[in-house]
Order: sequence, then structure tokens, then C-alpha cells
Amino acid sequence: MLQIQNLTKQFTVDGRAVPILDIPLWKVEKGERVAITGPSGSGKSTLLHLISGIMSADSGRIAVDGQPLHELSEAKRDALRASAIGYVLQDFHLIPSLTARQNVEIAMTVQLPQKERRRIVDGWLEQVGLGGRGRHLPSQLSRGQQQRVAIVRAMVNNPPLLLADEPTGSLDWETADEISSLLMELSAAHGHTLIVVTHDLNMAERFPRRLNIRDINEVRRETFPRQRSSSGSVDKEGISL
Ligand SMILES: Nc1ncnc2c1ncn2[C@@H]1O[C@H](COP(=O)(O)OP(=O)(O)OP(=O)(O)O)[C@@H](O)[C@H]1O
Repeated sequence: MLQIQNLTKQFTVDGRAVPILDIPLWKVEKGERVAITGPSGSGKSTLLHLISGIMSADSGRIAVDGQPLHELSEAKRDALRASAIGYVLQDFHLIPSLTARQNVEIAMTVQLPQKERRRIVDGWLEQVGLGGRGRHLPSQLSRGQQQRVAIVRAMVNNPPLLLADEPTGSLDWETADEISSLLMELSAAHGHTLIVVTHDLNMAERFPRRLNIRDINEVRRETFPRQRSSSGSVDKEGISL
């Protein structure tokens, strides 16, 4: 599903090049569910931006669903992102002037009669416990409900790859727990490959595969050295790797 080879990315800060990512090889198989943890500033969000094609790598190869991003035109990359990649963000990024239903509808890439589109969207909203909330504006929904709408928006095109960047980061623990469960259940039910960046250990522990970005990234190891517990087997975030 995802293949990364010799990927590098740096940013220029105050005229100085700062290397952020150098990933020799990383693969995620179809249907796998992976949680990525790691210290703040270690390049986790940057990695998701590169996988989604929102940002370009300096060098290397990223293939999503067999399609090498660097070989695609910008228009084709946009089309791939719209149809093959769902993206869930910490702050939902719903359009405030649109209803829950409209926020999902505008993300749909299939051409269908309006009635059919609405039926599909309402089915999804029902599935995430928001039946009857389709006409509500984001401001009329709780934060957890807004994230549910954002999850539906990310999934409505049935993308093979679902990315989530701190999806529970701005939620209280109980709502975070519900959103974690929802993401796990929906991705399993629909066979999505799911890659989540998170500081939420409760969420990370549910994932069959967990990794610390320092395990695949060759840079930043000096900036973010692994901190071993006395047992030597658990890192700073408490995740056995
Ligand atoms: N557009 C940019 N220009 C310059 N530096 C950037 C840019 N985007 C990110 N960075 C820097 O790259 C580094 C990695 O950022 P990134 O957001 O990927 O980290 P992260 O691991 O997701 O952090 P967090 O866990 O705090 O969200 C940080 O030092 C950040 O300041």
C-alpha cells in the first residue's frame, strides 16, 4: 500500500538547511494499521504531508497504492489524494458555513445524482452516531461530533489509505477514547490501511503495529536520542518497540 525509499526532507530556517527526515526504507502493507509516535518536532506531521502529496520530498520515492507520487503531475497527485487518501486532522478543519452533511458532500469525488449523494452521506452520518445531525453547522456540534463529521469526510470516498494526524489531540480523554474506537472499528470494517500520528498512548496501544519515528528516521537521532527506562525496553513514551 505504501512504500518509501531513500526519502529526505529538509526545511530552510534563517537561511540554514535543517534536515528533518531521512528514511531509507519503510513499508506499510494493505489493511495494516500503524501508530506513529515520537517527540514533538521529530517530523511526524511532515511525514504525513509527504505521503499525502501535500508537500514534496527533496529526494526519494513514495508510492501510494502502487502510484509513485514524484512521477505524477500536480493535477494527478491532487486527484490521487482526493480519491485514494483520506486525511483526518487534529482540529477537524470543517467549513464553518456548511452543514455537517454539506461538509461531507463537497469531499465526494463520485458523480451521482444529488438524492443518491445525500443517501450515502446520511448513511455515513448514521453510522458514526450523527443521524439527524446532517443539517447542523459545525458550531452547533460538540468537538467530538465535529471530529466524527471529519472522519466521515475522510472516509466517504472509500480511500484505501487513511491518514490521521493527532485525531484525538484536542479532545477530552473520554471523547478521545470514543474517537479512537470509531477509527479502529471503521478502518477494520472497510479494510482501510490506517496510519495515525499520535501522542495519545491510549490510542497507540490499540494498534497492532506501533513505531517511534526515530526507528525509521536517520536524522534527528542526536536531537531526540532514545530514552531508555531502567528495564531498557521501553522508550520515553512508554511504548514497547
Ligand atoms: N514549513 C516549515 N518551515 C520550516 N520548518 C518547518 C516547517 N514545517 C515544519 N517545520 C519544522 O520541522 C520540524 C518537524 O515538524 P513536524 O510538525 O513534522 O513535527 P512533529 O513530530 O509532527 O511535531 P508535533 O508532535 O509537535 O506535532 C519542526 O522542527 C518544525 O518546526
